[in-house]
Amino acid sequence: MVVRNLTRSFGTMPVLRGVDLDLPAGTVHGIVGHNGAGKTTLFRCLAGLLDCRGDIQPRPAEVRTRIGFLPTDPSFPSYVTGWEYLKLCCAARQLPTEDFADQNLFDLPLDRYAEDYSTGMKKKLALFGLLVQQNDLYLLDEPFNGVDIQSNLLMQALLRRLRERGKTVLLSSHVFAGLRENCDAISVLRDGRIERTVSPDAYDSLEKELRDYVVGARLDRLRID
Ligand SMILES: Nc1ncnc2c1ncn2[C@@H]1O[C@H](COP(=O)(O)OP(=O)(O)OP(=O)(O)O)[C@@H](O)[C@H]1O
Repeated sequence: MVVRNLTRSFGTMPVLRGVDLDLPAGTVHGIVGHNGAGKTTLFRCLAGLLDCRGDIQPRPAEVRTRIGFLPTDPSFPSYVTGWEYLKLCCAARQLPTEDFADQNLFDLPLDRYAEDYSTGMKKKLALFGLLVQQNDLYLLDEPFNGVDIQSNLLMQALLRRLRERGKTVLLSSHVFAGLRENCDAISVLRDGRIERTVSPDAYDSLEKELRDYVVGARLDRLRID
């Protein structure tokens, strides 16, 4: 996917002011930015869930059935079990329902209502739903957040598998380690634009810069007696 000059405002507040991004097939691309920088807004625009200006190729409306968006905080309809949710995901794409027990890589209790799952279980079920749909582009908004250590490791292996299969992945995280382990490139979203995109050889300096920003004089503003 190639994104050029993407803009989006809420009311009079511009959030995305001209985002340019190249997301080649077979790559995992990370995005960092402070709370409120516009990461979720960007994901929703790329998924075709939010109107925006600019150029996205291919256009989300045309490849909607190949895009999977994992929200930060997935929610599910009432009285729908994990099994039923996965069947719904397949039905939405006119795909045959398979035996998900064989593919239940996160060992989810699929016979229970998804609404009653824990935070991490909900995230894993939502991701599972995207995977059974055989999407080409995965937009993962904070996929590691709230997920246990074993599942995090499994997700990392999964990202590698998706890359090998030629899929495109864009993921956000507030934990730098999760990005540096998995990403072919990391972009910094700041002031509504991609300020820069760095390759793995520059991850150390990017991490240091982000750490310096947080740990510097900022902490001294707070008085703890
Ligand atoms: N539906 C909406 N209506 C009005 N403002 C919105 C809406 N959605 C997002 N915003 C605003 O847009 C800005 C960007 O929000 P967004 O959720 O995209 O940030 P983010 O980078 O994902 O943040 P976080 O790291 O906290 O998840 C924020 O100022 C937010 O309040």
